Amino acid sequence: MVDRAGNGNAGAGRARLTPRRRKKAGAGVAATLIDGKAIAAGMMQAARAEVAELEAKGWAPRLVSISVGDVAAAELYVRNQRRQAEAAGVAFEARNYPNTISLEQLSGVIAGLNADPRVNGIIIQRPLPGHIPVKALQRAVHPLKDVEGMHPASIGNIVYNDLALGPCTAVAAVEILKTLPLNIEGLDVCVIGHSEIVGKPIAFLMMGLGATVTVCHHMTRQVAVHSRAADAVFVAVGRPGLVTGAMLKPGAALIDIGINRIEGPDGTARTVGDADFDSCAEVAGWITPVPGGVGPVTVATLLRNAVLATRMQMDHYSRAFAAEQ
Ligand SMILES: Nc1nc(=O)c2c([nH]1)NC[C@@H]1CN(c3ccc(C(=O)N[C@@H](CCC(=O)O)C(=O)O)cc3)C=[N+]21
Repeated sequence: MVDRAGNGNAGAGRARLTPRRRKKAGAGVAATLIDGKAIAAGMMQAARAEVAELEAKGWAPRLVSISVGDVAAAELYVRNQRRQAEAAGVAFEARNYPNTISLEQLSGVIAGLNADPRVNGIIIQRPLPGHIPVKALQRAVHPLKDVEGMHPASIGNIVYNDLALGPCTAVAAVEILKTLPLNIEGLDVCVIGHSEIVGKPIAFLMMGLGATVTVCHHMTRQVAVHSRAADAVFVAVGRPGLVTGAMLKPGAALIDIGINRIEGPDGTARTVGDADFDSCAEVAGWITPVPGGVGPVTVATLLRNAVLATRMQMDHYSRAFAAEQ
């Protein structure tokens, strides 16, 4: 891994393009495939050690996921969360409420989880039904249990460069870039997509590491003017094939955060990113595949947040308890 300034060595997870992968990625491939699964495995190994330490102190981490209605988009994520939680030794409970649940009822459920010292992390899966606006719930989860990093306090802490529980996908994307042999201080970075939970937090996180950041969005007139000037490009829009090789500086790093389900020519559904992989792999220096890139690191970051939240709660209670002695 690299130090805070982003100097230095290649971390785990930089898989050289094997001949098979090179063949799959197409002729003339220049890019090194970033192995999100290997990076996630390294993070999970550290998380497992921390869980054992916390359990020995009577603080076994417990994560509760809440979804409402029948949410295909979240199902895959919840399945991978459960798998990684079990691998890390984090207790995982997935609750699914019917679409008929009201905002008040759901807020009551979350208040109960906030108050329960056995629950250390709470995730509210997106999307939620129309009658439950996400904004209404952003403050519902206690900041000490906000493993998604959605609470305004968690988002605000990023501006202060005081990162405790950061938004998982944004933190995961930046963690991946930090494994590359790039000096992040002064690096020209282009973020395509300015969502509150991904694009904007990435921009602040990269500024905190000393990068020069440009953020492009649907009103940007010529995205390629900015993306071709960048040493590293993050894309999180939700549009398959949005970024092509012609939009990249040769040798740049491309971190593809898109998760799009599309139907292949033979009618089978598959997950692709926002990059046109083949044309980008011919120009980029490094590229994250979808699946196998940001996704697994997002889940590992969520579990790392669950362990960190448990430690923060343990410290909070012991400070409060010690104060009463
Ligand atoms: N509050 C909230 N936060 C989220 O971050 C959030 C959410 N709700 N709702 C659903 C979406 C989707 N999402 C994924 C993250 C990782 C994988 C993942 O693990 N993907 C693997 C497997 C993909 C596959 O098997 O097709 C990969 O990319 O390699 C998938 C989907 C997070 N989401």
